[in-house]
This record gives sequence, structure tokens and C-alpha cells, in this order.
Amino acid sequence: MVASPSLELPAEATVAERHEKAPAVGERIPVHSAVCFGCADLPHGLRLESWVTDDEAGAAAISSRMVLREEQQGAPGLLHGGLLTAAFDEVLGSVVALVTRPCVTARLETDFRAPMPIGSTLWLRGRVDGRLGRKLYVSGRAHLDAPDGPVVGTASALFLKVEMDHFLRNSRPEDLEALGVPAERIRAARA
Ligand SMILES: CCCCCCCCCCCCCCCC(=O)SCCNC(=O)CCNC(=O)[C@H](O)C(C)(C)COP(=O)(O)OP(=O)(O)OC[C@H]1O[C@@H](n2cnc3c(N)ncnc32)[C@H](O)[C@@H]1OP(=O)(O)O
Repeated sequence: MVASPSLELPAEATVAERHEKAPAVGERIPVHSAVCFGCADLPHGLRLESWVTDDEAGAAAISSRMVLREEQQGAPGLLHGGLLTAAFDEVLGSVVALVTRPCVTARLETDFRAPMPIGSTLWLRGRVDGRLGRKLYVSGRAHLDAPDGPVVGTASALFLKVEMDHFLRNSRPEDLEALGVPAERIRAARA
């Protein structure tokens, strides 16, 4: 198998600041899609809530909150590990969206540092560590039960900026049409 390139921040990467039209520090980040497993208010979703936070170096950063529910268990009484990775995907995807859009996850690594009991609350942080062309290097941390509680997980990821064509070519046409995308535009992207 071919190894994926490193997630290490390249020396030439630059600070990735928030876009001028992105929400300001302290503002809630709006749900990006009514059907999103990560942020929408869905019975089966993670229901993450996120806010823009300040960063010493001026980089885009957010803080998020997720309550761990009965139906999210892996081992008895503990959060399923894949759901922490899904939560990081949402948090890190939301923080890159403050810089540029649309982006997709190319690679995401999670370190599980301590078990996460059902009924507790995860406080997650995400930060864009740097940008090099289409590549956005991001990292995150999950704390248990308080914004500065014990660290139960960490993550590093690479997101890539894509064109709208990525969705026009790959999403189901009916979902795009439901968002108001004209059928001709979808057909043209796929021709
Ligand atoms: C009008 C329509 C309305 C639609 C409304 C849309 C609304 C917008 C909602 C957004 C919602 C967000 C949601 C949350 C985030 C997800 O959940 S995203 C879902 C999960 N991710 C995916 O599905 C992505 C699937 N993968 C892909 O599509 C393609 O592999 C990618 C990621 C776009 C990359 O393909 P590519 O653009 O052809 O890039 P490629 O030339 O292969 O690589 C470019 C560079 O990145 C590096 N790279 C690529 N992959 C990797 C990797 N895995 N590891 C390390 N490096 C990599 C390459 O080595 C290369 O480096 P250089 O040679 O330039 O140094």
C-alpha cells in the first residue's frame, strides 16, 4: 500500500486567518446543512454546537460542545471511538470553513487518550495551524466535562480546498436539486 503524505505542517505554510465574512470571535457557527450528521439538530446526529474563538497567532479557531448520549456507546457506557473521529471531522471542517470554502477532509488522524463516559460532555477545540495553497493543516483537542478538563483525544488533519464541481459531480442529483441547484447545471458538470 502507498503511504499517505505526512500531516506535518510544512515550513512554508502561512497563518490561516478567518475570512472577512466569517463569523466573529464569540459568535455561534451556523449549522452548515440541515442534514449534516455533525452539526444539524437531528435525532441520530452528533448535534455539535460551535463558537468562534480567539487565537494568539491570529489563526482561525473554534470551540465546540457535544453531549454523549446512550445511543452512542461502543463499549458499555463509553463513547464509540469512531464517533470521536466523526466529531473531530465536523469541528475541523467547521474551522477550515472560517478560512475558505468548500473544503473536504483528505486525511484525519485521531489519538484516543482516555475513555469517554456516556452522559459526559466533550469540549472540543479546532485550529487551522497553517495553509499552503489548497492545503489546510488543522489540529484539535477534546476535553472531558469542561473546556479545560482532561484531554481525552487529539487529532490532526489535512483538508483540501475543492471547487463546487466536486459536489455537482459527486452528490446525488436529487439532493442538489433540493438545495435549488438547477438540473442543467448538474448535467453540465457531469457531461
Ligand atoms: C452548488 C453545489 C452545492 C453543494 C453544497 C456544498 C456545501 C459544502 C459543504 C461542506 C461539507 C463539509 C463536510 C465536512 C467534511 C467532510 O466530511 S468531507 C467528506 C470526506 N472527504 C471526502 O469525501 C473527500 C474524498 N476525496 C477526494 O475527493 C479527493 O481525494 C480529494 C481530497 C479532493 C483530493 O483529490 P484532488 O483534488 O485530486 O487532490 P490531489 O491532486 O490528489 O492532491 C492534492 C495534494 O493533496 C495531497 N493529498 C491528497 N490526499 C491526501 C491524503 N489523504 N493525505 C495527505 N495528503 C493528501 C496530495 O499529495 C497533493 O499534494 P501535492 O502533490 O500538491 O503536494
